Amino acid sequence: MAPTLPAARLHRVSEQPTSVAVVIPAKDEAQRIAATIAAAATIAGVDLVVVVDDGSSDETSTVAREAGAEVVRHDRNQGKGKAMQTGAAYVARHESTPHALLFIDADLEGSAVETGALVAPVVSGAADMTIAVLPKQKSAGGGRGFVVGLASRGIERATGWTPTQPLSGMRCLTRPAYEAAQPLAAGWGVEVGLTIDVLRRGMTIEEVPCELHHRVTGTGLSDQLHRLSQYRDVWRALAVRRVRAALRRP
Ligand SMILES: O=c1ccn([C@@H]2O[C@H](COP(=O)(O)OP(=O)(O)O[C@H]3O[C@H](CO)[C@@H](O)[C@H](O)[C@H]3O)[C@@H](O)[C@H]2O)c(=O)[nH]1
Ligand SMILES: O=C(O)[C@H](O)COP(=O)(O)O
Repeated sequence: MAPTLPAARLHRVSEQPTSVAVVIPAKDEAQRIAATIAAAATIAGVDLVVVVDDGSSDETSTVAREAGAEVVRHDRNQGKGKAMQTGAAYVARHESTPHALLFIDADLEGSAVETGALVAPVVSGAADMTIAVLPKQKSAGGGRGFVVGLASRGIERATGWTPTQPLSGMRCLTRPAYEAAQPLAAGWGVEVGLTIDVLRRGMTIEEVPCELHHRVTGTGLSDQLHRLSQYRDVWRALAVRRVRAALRRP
């Protein structure tokens, strides 16, 4: 006799997405975006690849379209969080059946295919969101751990869970998990916001090692300014969530 599944479990399985939409936020990525799209398109279950050109001043849109992606363009730069939001809204407008959302960065090139490992736990219902854990990168980065530390401690304080790589942007999630984090935190706060919001809803996260390679942030002035923006956005995402938690307390 077939084992009897609890009703809640049956209901959940029937809601699981079977297809996957890849969403790639991209700012000035003309050099790398074509290889990233080509690799992402080969992941099992992927039937839509959306690139959100976040106000690039290079040929990102043209290159992405030629590589076979659907392209949405922000006329002016709005930051990574907004770009992800625009991409997910595009998917919602164009899907006839629910898709899992696979967010990946534009600079992964061929290694983007490895993000396929993020899909199975979400499609099977084992996790509501998966997060890629990256190996040590070929070239050394120039960070001192300030942003990563702020993000890690903030997530831990808010949820009790300590992420391995709190800023990792390669994530696969169900639409309900995505909705749990609405509106997405702005800019570089988006990953921290997603993690806290999904866990606070009682949903589950699984970390998945993926052999990904990307452009690392170095030690120059623009790299340090980039870290400063990351710090500001992560701080804001945490502050908003601290206030929300305080307001919910009786
Ligand atoms: O205004 C922007 C800036 C960047 N991007 C895109 O966002 C992605 C990540 O940007 P990147 O310059 O690679 O940032 P990193 O500092 O290398 O990113 C690390 O840290 C970020 C959080 O701070 C995460 O989003 C990334 O996944 C993680 O690799 C790339 O596809 C960019 O093209 C935008 O869409 N809009
Ligand atoms: O280089 C990095 O990993 C990010 O920009 C974060 O910088 P951090 O090392 O200062 O946390």
